[in-house]
Amino acid sequence: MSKNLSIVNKDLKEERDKINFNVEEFTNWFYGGAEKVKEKKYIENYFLSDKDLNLELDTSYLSYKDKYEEAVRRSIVVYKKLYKLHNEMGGTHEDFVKIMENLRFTMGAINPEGNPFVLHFSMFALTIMNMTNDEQKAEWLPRIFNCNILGTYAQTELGHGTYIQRLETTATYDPKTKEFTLNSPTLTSYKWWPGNLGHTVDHAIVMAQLYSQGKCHGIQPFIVQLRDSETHKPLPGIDIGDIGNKVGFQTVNNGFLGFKNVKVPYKNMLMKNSKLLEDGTFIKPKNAKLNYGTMVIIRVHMIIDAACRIAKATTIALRYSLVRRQSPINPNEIEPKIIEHITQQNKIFPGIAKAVVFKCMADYLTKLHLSITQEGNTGNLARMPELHALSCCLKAVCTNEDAKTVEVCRLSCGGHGFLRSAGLDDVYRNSTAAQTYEGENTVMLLQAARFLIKSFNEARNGGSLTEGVKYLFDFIGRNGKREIFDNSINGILRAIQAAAAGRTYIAWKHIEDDKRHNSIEVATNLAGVHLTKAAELHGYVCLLQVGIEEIEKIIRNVSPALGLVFKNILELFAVDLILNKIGDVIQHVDISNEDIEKLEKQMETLFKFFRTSAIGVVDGFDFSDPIIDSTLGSYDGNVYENLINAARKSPLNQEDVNRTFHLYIKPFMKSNL
Ligand SMILES: CCCCC/C=C\C/C=C\C/C=C\C=C\C(=O)SCCNC(=O)CCNC(=O)[C@H](O)C(C)(C)COP(=O)(O)OP(=O)(O)OC[C@H]1O[C@@H](n2cnc3c(N)ncnc32)[C@H](O)[C@@H]1OP(=O)(O)O
Ligand SMILES: Cc1cc2nc3c(=O)[nH]c(=O)nc-3n(C[C@H](O)[C@H](O)[C@H](O)COP(=O)(O)OP(=O)(O)OC[C@H]3O[C@@H](n4cnc5c(N)ncnc54)[C@H](O)[C@@H]3O)c2cc1C
Repeated sequence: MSKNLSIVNKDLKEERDKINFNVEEFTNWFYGGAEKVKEKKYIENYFLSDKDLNLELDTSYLSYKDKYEEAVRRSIVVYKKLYKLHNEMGGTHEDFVKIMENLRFTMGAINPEGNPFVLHFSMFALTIMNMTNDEQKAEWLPRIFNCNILGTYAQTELGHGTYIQRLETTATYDPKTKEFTLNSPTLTSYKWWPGNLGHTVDHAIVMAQLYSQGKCHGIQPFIVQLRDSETHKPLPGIDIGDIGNKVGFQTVNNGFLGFKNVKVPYKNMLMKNSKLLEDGTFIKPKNAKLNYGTMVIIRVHMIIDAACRIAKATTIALRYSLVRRQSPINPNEIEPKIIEHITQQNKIFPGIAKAVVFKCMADYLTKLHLSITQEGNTGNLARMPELHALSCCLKAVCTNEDAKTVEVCRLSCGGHGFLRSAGLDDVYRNSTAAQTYEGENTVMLLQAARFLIKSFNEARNGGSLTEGVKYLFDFIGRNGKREIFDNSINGILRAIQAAAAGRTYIAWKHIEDDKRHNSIEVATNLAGVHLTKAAELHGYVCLLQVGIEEIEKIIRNVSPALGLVFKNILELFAVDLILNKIGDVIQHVDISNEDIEKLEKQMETLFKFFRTSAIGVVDGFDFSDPIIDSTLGSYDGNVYENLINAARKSPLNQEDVNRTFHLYIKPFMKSNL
């Protein structure tokens, strides 16, 4: 994808002239190699250059219904091309994955308020791939990948989203007819929220309580046809629709769904994990939580999504800050680029560092997920709880940071950041949605804390711990003494580990004390605030630890100039982290006021060094102009021209006088009240 061909703003050009490392080398790292960057650019260009998409149309001005219809139309243009490209590339599964990975960015530019088909290729397809037996795969996968059927993942209900054990939808098996009957016995049992459900898809994975031989066997996944394949009319007994306007995701078509005696054939219960014999005998899976597998995969994917949203927001904020001039620092000088105000650097630079460290974490977690899944396929499920805890913890910490950072980027653009054309509102809406979907973040932190408390008990009893929580041994070994602070990267890591372990201890002690008067469950609830804080700190420990390990490897493999930039980024991440968590650190680490002042000074030094590299790093994220879609963040930095051009496109500016003048304003003005 070519950069914007207009003349680059001179302030921005001056910045780029000072970059002292190879930006392309950084881009190659971010996308996993030069070949991948080439593919990404090719795929972006292949889709975005298609005139049929009509990307000139600013869909933000359309009505709710028109937005949805345009999003469906555009998506179909893309999916038709996807299949054409897939065939041209050779038609393998790997080719499909390559295209889909790159569509992550492209789809955001095509449908900024969400993709009405996103669940089909993600949660629907993944569930069928991972939770079916061989016959079911043979039956459903070709139809899914040919898009002969379109599906979603329908789990959440009006009454229950978090506590899925209490979902109310029932699937009652009758061995005589070899059918399940699906029912929504109450209003609260209506499915509510599933993406693409309202009017787009005709099938869904439905999570329902299985009843057989008079007993409930817990929630199980069923594949259910919802709409007629010719007319798209809801099938008998299906009550379905769109849930209405939301904070964002306007074109995702989140829906509701109720069942009244809907018949589903025996073969439609997904049977890789739990099994139901034809006579109705239920066979338990090795671990009941295997049915939660799709959520785990998506939580892992969400780390890279968070990294990319931060990368996009910081690109916009930084480019704008390098061309916007405001408020002289010395009264008699010209107004500086706003980036010269150190508070502006403090708003943007740590965000850029987070995007890089989150990307390291996403790579690490993806590999871990693969290896634990492979173990699972051989029947070894021992590491499932560890993966569950880690994915919950990082999903929460990274999406919380993501939403915070994107909002800070918007604020860093002053008033113009509040314009839709600045491009930050959809990023923010997507970030904040991610704090809730795939598990509300407090609940995710509490799941991670459960693992921490178990590990803490294990450590106290001299048991063994998984690698990521071994720092709990150090805390116990110190026997109440505080960790002594030293101002190195590893010293900062040890300080955050001490804070996380200390907070885990406080939560553990809280539970132990309360257990004397309460049940363990009540005691755990009363310790909830400490537990979430412990889990959050644990998430930062993981990020810093993985950041250190991965960046050390990167530095060994890149040019010295880029190596220095990575070193700077890692230090920025670490120092920003410890300063933000200083309250927790002071509680558990022997750190003096002088140490803290030194850290604050170190931050200023890091900013000074990063000042010249920052533009190279955000350019290296390589968001082309159609993808960044921002008046403030375009490559050329011509923000004022972009702003006025965007304003002129407002529907209100297509005529000199709006009809409300003659209809209401003029009569009102003439009425003398
Ligand atoms: C391919 C790319 C795709 C990218 C997609 C991009 C964009 C997406 C766009 C739009 C959004 C789209 C979709 C959104 C979809 C959804 O939101 S789907 C609905 C998601 N819902 C949730 O996440 C619900 C959250 N709740 C839960 O997950 C569970 O209820 C919870 C884990 C909180 C508790 O489960 P429960 O059965 O009640 O367990 P207990 O509390 O009794 O016990 C906890 C023990 O269970 C272990 N455990 C739990 N889960 C797992 C697991 N997955 N694996 C392994 N183990 C698990 C846990 O460790 C505890 O063990 P101990 O008892 O401590 O030993
Ligand atoms: C944009 C978006 C897309 C979605 N897409 C889908 C989809 O495709 N398919 C699907 O099935 N679902 C989907 N969902 C639903 C989503 O997964 C749930 O909303 C989410 O899991 C939270 O559940 P809830 O709404 O029941 O929240 P609740 O659980 O009711 O949470 C409300 C409050 O209660 C607190 N709370 C709840 N339980 C506990 C606890 N144990 N301890 C402490 N505090 C607690 C929470 O922290 C929160 O503050 C989507 C949601 C959104 C917003």
